[in-house]
Amino acid sequence: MTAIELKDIQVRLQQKQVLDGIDLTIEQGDFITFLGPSGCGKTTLLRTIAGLQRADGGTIRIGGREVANGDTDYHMEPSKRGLSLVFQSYALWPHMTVFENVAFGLQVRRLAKADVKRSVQNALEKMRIPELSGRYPGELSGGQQQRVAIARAIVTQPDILLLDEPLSNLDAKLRVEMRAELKRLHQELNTTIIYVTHDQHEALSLSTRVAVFFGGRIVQTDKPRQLYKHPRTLQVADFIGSGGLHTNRLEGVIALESGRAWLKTPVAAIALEEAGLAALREVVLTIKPEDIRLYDRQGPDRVTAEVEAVFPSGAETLVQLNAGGAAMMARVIGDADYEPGAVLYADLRKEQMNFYDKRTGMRLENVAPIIEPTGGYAS
Ligand SMILES: Nc1ncnc2c1ncn2[C@@H]1O[C@H](COP(=O)(O)OP(=O)(O)OP(=O)(O)O)[C@@H](O)[C@H]1O
Repeated sequence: MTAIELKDIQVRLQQKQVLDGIDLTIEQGDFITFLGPSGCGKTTLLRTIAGLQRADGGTIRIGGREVANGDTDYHMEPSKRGLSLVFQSYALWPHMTVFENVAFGLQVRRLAKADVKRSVQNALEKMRIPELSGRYPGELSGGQQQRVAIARAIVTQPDILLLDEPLSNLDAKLRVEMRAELKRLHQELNTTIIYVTHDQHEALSLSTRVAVFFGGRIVQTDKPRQLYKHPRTLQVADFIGSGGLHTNRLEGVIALESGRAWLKTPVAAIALEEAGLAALREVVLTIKPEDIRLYDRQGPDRVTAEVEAVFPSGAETLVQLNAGGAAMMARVIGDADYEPGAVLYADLRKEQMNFYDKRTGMRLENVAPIIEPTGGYAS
């Protein structure tokens, strides 16, 4: 069932087009993340869905009901939309206890005292903080305050929970802990969650789907695995590849030889099977570090690479390589005690490669690369 439907959403703020034609369908029970660099419009879209920001164009439907129409200037007030919002700053009332803060969301409902108590208790238990009920926000850690803020949002049992960078004020350990809590909460409540972040790890590890934003538009909406493996544009590939998730990028030119289109990169020449490729000149190939296998011996489909540096990091080791003058990073599970200067043979898994038109940045579909060692591989 569809929870939220956005059609051609336009938002202008101080003459600046902040959202430009957002189309998105969110299914009931989805955990969808808005991911993108700072200033790309994620928070503005969240606020527009919540009703804190008016849309200048387009329509929003929640549970099939129209809640905003920028073309007719219809705007349902936030409290009637059936959703709860949690901000980056916890926005707790300092003079109220945890119990009172969480109960606050229920006040407009005029519930009996015993029902309020039961609901608050339930929300605190869901966030695993029933013992904090009588404390004031000033007596809590950042992580505990964020749990209270989320308890306050879920106490009304909203159909949709909106979370705007809820973990960004927490330290690294707490973030990982709260990530697990949010995942559990989503599974338990089966609520539709919209989550805003610029953290790739958070987006990939929490979401059922991720929408990637650039400059007020959504450029790709996909399951995390698909997004990670096959970014639609070079811009998305670069963004997903930053922040610790490295992507190797090799640039090459297309040459027609022996009746085939060859992509000539510093590392290798790769024959590409796709009609129309000959019309392209410059192509960018990307491959993830974990899709490069390292061997001590030469073999079919392997390129020669020299070890430049080795970065052990616990469960895995990153090996920086120089192959034909191009820098590449390979990820090895466990230890890899290579010495700088050692010569290795790298198997670049061709089925995991992505190819992009350098001019437009768009991914080339249905490319079937054929790696032929005689086709120009360094030896
Ligand atoms: N009230 C406002 N008036 C004018 N411009 C605004 C206003 N609020 C936001 N903007 C601009 O709109 C653009 C999108 O802002 P928004 O906060 O939605 O981005 P974001 O992707 O959530 O970024 P961040 O990750 O930094 O929060 C930015 O260029 C911002 O400067």
